Amino acid sequence: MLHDLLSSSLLVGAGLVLYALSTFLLLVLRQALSPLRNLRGPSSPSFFMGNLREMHDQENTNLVVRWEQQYGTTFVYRGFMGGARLMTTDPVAVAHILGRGYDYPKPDFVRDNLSNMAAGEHGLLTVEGEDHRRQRKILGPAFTSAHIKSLSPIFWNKAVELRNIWLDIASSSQSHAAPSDPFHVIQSSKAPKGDRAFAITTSVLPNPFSSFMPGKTTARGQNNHASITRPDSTTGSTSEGSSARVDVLAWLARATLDVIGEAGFGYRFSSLASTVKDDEKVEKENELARAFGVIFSSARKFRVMTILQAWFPALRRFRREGAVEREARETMRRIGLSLIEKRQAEATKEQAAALHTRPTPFPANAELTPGTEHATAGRDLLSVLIRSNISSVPSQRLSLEETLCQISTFLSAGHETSSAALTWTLYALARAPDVQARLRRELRSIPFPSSAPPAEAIAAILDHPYLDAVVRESLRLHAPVTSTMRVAGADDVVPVARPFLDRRGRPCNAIHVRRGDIITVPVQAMNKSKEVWGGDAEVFRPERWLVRGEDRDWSDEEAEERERREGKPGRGQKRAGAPGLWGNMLTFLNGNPLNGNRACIGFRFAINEIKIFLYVLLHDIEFSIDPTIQIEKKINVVTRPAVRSEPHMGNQMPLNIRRIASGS
Ligand code: HEM
Repeated sequence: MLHDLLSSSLLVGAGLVLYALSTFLLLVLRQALSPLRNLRGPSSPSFFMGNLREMHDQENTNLVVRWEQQYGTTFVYRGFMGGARLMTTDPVAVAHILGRGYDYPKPDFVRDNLSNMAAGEHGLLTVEGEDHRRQRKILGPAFTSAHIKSLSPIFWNKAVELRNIWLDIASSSQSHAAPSDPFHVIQSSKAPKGDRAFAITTSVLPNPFSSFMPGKTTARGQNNHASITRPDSTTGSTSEGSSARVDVLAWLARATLDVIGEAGFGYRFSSLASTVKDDEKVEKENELARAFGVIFSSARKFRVMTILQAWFPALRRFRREGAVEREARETMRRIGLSLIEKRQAEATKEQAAALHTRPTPFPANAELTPGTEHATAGRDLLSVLIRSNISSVPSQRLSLEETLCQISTFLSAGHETSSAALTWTLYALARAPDVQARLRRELRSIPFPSSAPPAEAIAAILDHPYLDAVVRESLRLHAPVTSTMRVAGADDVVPVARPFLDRRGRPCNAIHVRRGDIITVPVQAMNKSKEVWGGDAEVFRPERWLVRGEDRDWSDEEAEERERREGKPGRGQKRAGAPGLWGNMLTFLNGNPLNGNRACIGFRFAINEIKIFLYVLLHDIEFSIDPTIQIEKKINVVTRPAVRSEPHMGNQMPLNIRRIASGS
């Protein structure tokens, strides 16, 4: 008996060693055969981690620009176990790769990571090929320009709610004691003691007051004693001009979560409300936020096992899931299923009743009614996708699992990206007071509606040229997604605009890739390319977007040749770059409907949300930043801010807010 047990354990052990060895050898062999081995690139500081640690801090060290200066626009860096990964800032090469989305899918380990991070295996972010094409078609109607406009009341209401909280904080003489964090994980009886639950949730939805908790020290070494910092130490109850320091990232994380919950699938997280009131209903509704927080944050934790699982897919079967995570997944599934069920019933009833009862597109002269549900009821993305699914031919429909995954996909793709984008925009405006003043002045020419903004006001906000320029410039300089990865699905020859040198100094006019080669597209580095955007590419200058075709210092022949190869330079650009989905930049990526449109499907949602929030917040609030505070960018899927001198505080963006009079 013991003998049998020993021999079967030995057999399993030997099998595992064999599996690890063969996978490793195959990896080494594949890398030895890849044409990428011929390219130049930085040396690898670590066999196991390659250049990945430096990559993590690339936003603060200008790493890609430095590499580009040293090795040209096309080079390799090292990933796990020395694997050569292609990095190119060549616009033609990038357009080739992104324009062939199904030939260059996301690498398996990226999809695995995203699906673990709550997006699920069958969501739009993670599926490939025909499944992706089918899903994108069904989801299309939910993301049309007209439909996204019809969600404006949700953006408006949330922006006003946040503005009121901030005005209250700025003008109140009261100390703002830190409220209890509504996203703490309730220690379930099933959860093992010491489970990582607590650390988890605050990274997804930090307590907006956490920077000001007792005992925590600010950048200037003050202890805040559970009150917000008052840089000008003004007291006086509602006096205009008093100011306070708030962690705008934490607040915006709550506001954008509320937005995506309501606009995405008709779910009220009420995470902003929960900071000011503490009733049972709010607590109950935060159940989904907490569950999402658990899954999202635990997947983002850096663990050696996660790296091994990336390379040895068989190890993914041994993924350990604690009781808290299991419970969180069950909660997400239960709530998701009930949301779908409700919408399916509504859609079926609607269909049976009559076609004219369907929600119409955003009516041009409609009043947006804040505080009421019927302005947006039935318009959430999930409702529209369910209607679209029902009216599709059965073979093209999304399954229940696929529909369920879209809910978590909206959450993971649309929440932190938007809050980071808004945070970076307020930061950019705080650092550029002249731009902020001009924007406020111009926006104030659109009368601030006292209650429901009419459609004309929303249109005036969304079409405002200077607001548009500010949003474009902020999204160019502070792309919430710094880079993305692809894998060559087959051997290919990638054309380039600029020849580069290989390791032996020979000029190359194309990049040869082998099936399985990994490619990094450095979104942020390309958005800041001096060649494309001019010598001041690093400067926040919204005015560049107000000038069309800045292509001045090129000879006509040169400009023509460029245009032929790379396309026309767009608004704000000196030269043509890799054409992006929006604003000639790669912030929302790019795609080709014929061969994999992997560009951000939610870009209109994000842009409208950002513009409406900026209009509302800037109207009465002035944002500034203590000039001694140094903000760094930390990449963890989404690029978020941290204060250099306060690494222990995690992600935060401390800005000073001040009520500003109408005439100022
Ligand atoms: C400023 C905010 C946002 C930014 C910067 C952003 C950026 C991106 C980027 C770069 C991708 C491509 C990822 C890749 O393939 O590697 C993407 C995809 C996606 N985004 Fe966004 N996003 C934002 C907001 C949103 C919002 C609000 C939603 C949903 C409401 C959303 C939903 C999605 C989805 C579903 C995909 C997958 C598309 C596909 O593969 O077909 N995003 N986003």
